[in-house]
Amino acid sequence: MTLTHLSLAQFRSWSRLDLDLDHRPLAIFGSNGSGKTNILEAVSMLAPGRGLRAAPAPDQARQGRDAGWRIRAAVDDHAVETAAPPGQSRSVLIDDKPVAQTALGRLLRILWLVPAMDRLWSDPPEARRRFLDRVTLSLFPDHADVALTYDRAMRERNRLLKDQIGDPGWYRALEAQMGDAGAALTRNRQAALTAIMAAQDGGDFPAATLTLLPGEGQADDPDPDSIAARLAAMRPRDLGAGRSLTGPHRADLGAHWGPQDMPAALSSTGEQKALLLSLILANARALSDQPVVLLLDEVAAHLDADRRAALYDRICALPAQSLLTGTGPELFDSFGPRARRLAVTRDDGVSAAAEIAA
Ligand SMILES: Nc1ncnc2c1ncn2[C@@H]1O[C@H](COP(=O)(O)OP(=O)(O)OP(=O)(O)O)[C@@H](O)[C@H]1O
Repeated sequence: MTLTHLSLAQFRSWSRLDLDLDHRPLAIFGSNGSGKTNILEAVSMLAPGRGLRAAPAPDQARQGRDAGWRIRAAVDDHAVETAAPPGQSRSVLIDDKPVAQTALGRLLRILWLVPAMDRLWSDPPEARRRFLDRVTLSLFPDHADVALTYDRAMRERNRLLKDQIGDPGWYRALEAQMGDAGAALTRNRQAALTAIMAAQDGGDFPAATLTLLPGEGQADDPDPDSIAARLAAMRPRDLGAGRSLTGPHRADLGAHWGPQDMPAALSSTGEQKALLLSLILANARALSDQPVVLLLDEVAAHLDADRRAALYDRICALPAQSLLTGTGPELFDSFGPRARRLAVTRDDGVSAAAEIAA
C-alpha cells in the first residue's frame, strides 16, 4: 500500500495543503518555522496515538480559527480521515466508517526521527519506553490493544491502591489481567528488538545490541503467572506507594555497540544520533513486506556531505516512502533526481508549498 495523497485543513500553520505522494523520497525545505515539521506531524497522525509531537488535539488546530483540524489521506484505494472538531477528541474514519485509532496501524507503518529524540539515550526511561513501544507497534499492530488492556488493568489496580483498599479479592483478577497482557507486551517488545537487530546493515554505524532492561519493575519477564505472582507479592509496598511499582510499564531499553560494548548513553552526541538513525532504518527494513512511511525531521543538517550521500543511498534502497525536512535545498543535492523537492514558505502566518524541479 502507498500513501498517495495528503490533504490538510486548518492543521497548525496550514490552512490548506494538498499533496500527491509517490514512492520517491520527498525533500521538504524552507526557513525555520515555515511549517515543514507540521507536514510530518500531519502524516504521523495517520498512525495510532498523538503523533510525533505527542500534542493534545486542540493544540494542533490552526490558531485563531475555531474550526478544529482535519487530515485526509488516500492509501491506495482507501480513504482515511482523521479530525478533531473544536472541543472534541480525534476521530478516525476509514472508507467513511468510524474506526478505532488502532485500525490505522494496520494500514500504514509510520516511523519517525525528530530532533527531540536526540537525547533519547540519556533521557529518563519513559522516553525510551515510548520509542520501544512505537517500534514494537510498527512490527506488531496488536501491540496497541495489548498495551491498552494492560494499561486499563493497571489503572484500576492503581485506583484501588490509591484508595488504600486492602482486600486481596479485589486485586487478584486485575493482577491476572496484568500478567496476561504484560507477558504479551514483553514478548512483543523482545520480538521487536530481535527483528531490529537482525535488520541492522552495519552501514554508518556498527551493529548495536538492544536489550529490554528489567528496570526496577522486573519488566523483562514474559511469563504471565510470575508477573501476577510478583504483583501480589509487591502489594504491601504498592499500597504504601499508592501505585503499581512493578511490571512491564517500568521497562527500559538498553543499547550497546562497538568493540568495547559501549552503552549508547556514553557515546558522543553524533554517535547517539547515528545510532538512532541506523535503528530507524533497520526498523523500516524489518518491515520490508509492509507499507512503511519514514519521517526524518532535520536529520540531514547534522551530517557531513559524505554521510548525507550515504544516507540518501540507503533511503532510496529502502522499501519505504520517505519524507525528509531541512532548511535549504542544497541539503538534498546528493539525492539528485531520485527525490522530489517541496519548497515551503510562510506568509501572514499561513504556510504554503510549491514543488520545484530537482
Ligand atoms: N496550532 C497552530 N496554529 C498556527 N500555527 C502554529 C500552530 N502550532 C504551531 N504553529 C506554528 O508553526 C510553526 C512551526 O512549524 P514547523 O515546526 O513545521 O516549522 P519548521 O519549518 O519545521 O521549522 P524548523 O526548521 O525551525 O524546525 C511555528 O511558527 C508555530 O508558531
